[in-house]
Amino acid sequence: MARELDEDDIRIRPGRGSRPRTRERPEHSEAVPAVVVGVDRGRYTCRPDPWPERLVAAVRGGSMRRTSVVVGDRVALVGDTSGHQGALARLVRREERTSVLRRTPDDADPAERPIVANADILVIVCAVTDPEPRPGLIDRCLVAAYDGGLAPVLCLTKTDLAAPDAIIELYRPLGFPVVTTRPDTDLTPLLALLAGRLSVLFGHSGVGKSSLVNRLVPAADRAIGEVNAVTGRGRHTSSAAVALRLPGGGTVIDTPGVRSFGLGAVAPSRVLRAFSDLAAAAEMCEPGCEHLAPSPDCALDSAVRDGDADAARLASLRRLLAARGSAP
Ligand SMILES: Nc1nc2c(ncn2[C@@H]2O[C@H](COP(=O)(O)OP(=O)(O)OP(=O)(O)O)[C@@H](O)[C@H]2O)c(=O)[nH]1
Ligand SMILES: [Zn+2]
Repeated sequence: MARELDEDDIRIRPGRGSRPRTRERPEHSEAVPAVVVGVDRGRYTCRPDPWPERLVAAVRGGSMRRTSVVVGDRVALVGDTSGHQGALARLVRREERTSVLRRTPDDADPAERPIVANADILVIVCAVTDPEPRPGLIDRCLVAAYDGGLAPVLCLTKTDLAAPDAIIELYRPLGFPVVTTRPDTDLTPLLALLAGRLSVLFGHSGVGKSSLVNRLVPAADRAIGEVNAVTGRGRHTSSAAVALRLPGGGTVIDTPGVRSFGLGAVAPSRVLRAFSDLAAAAEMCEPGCEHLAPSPDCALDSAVRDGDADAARLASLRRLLAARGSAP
């Protein structure tokens, strides 16, 4: 005779990957809200929200196995949240993200890897010389920032060695903040932009990022979490992301192992978002124009000819569109 199913049956035969609600609900109501400040091979270093000085190690609970969790994620912890040596909490929920900085391994690969969640600002650190600035890389960072919902800030370093004017001129039309630094500059304007916000620092080796970080963050208040970023497929990169607290409030996340942002998953229309100076001209193109090659039909070429758009900016847009062209 068929028996009626009740909640107990559901409890002993949960659906794949889901825990029975009846057991989960009390856990969740006692869960401690926290922010992930480090990730290392499936271990998450978390900073509980009301007690910012305590760090709690956690692993993902069963229901979270397929959920990506990265530095900056807001999560809920249950179990041993004491933060004592050897204590391990369970991560049972990830809150919705307000932004995601992501990259793909290369431009032809559409597999996205989130790097940092919930950051407000991407600080693109670029030297005016030694090494020579690469606008193509700046543009690539801008695409990743706009695509992920982060506001960009361009920080030009080593302005004691060369004038920053040409680069400032190139990016002024886009309207985001550009700050300049040299060894003796007052960092107040940059600190004001970062105060109370979660920022990600990106810069190529040698641009002076470590020097900048050391000036922004007094040594005593340095590492909150030092971690190895684990890629979505379980392969390791050697990158150690470090969350650093700013003395005036706010957090900066350093991304030393991130050399560039592969844009394989970014659609061409989303690439264009990082080129707001060309957007008006692009509107004049025929529908379906890919803006890829110089052509009488692409309004961007006529805009450059008429002096309404910058040739270097158009070249950069075309390089990025072509680079991710092989991706779907
Ligand atoms: N003249 C000048 N030199 C600087 C400035 N900032 C950094 N440097 C020098 O540039 C070199 C590289 O600086 P780092 O701070 O190590 O650069 P980085 O970007 O952290 O490089 P990696 O550690 O390789 O990732 C060092 O010799 C610094 O002293 C600057 O504003 N002006
Ligand atoms: Zn066009």
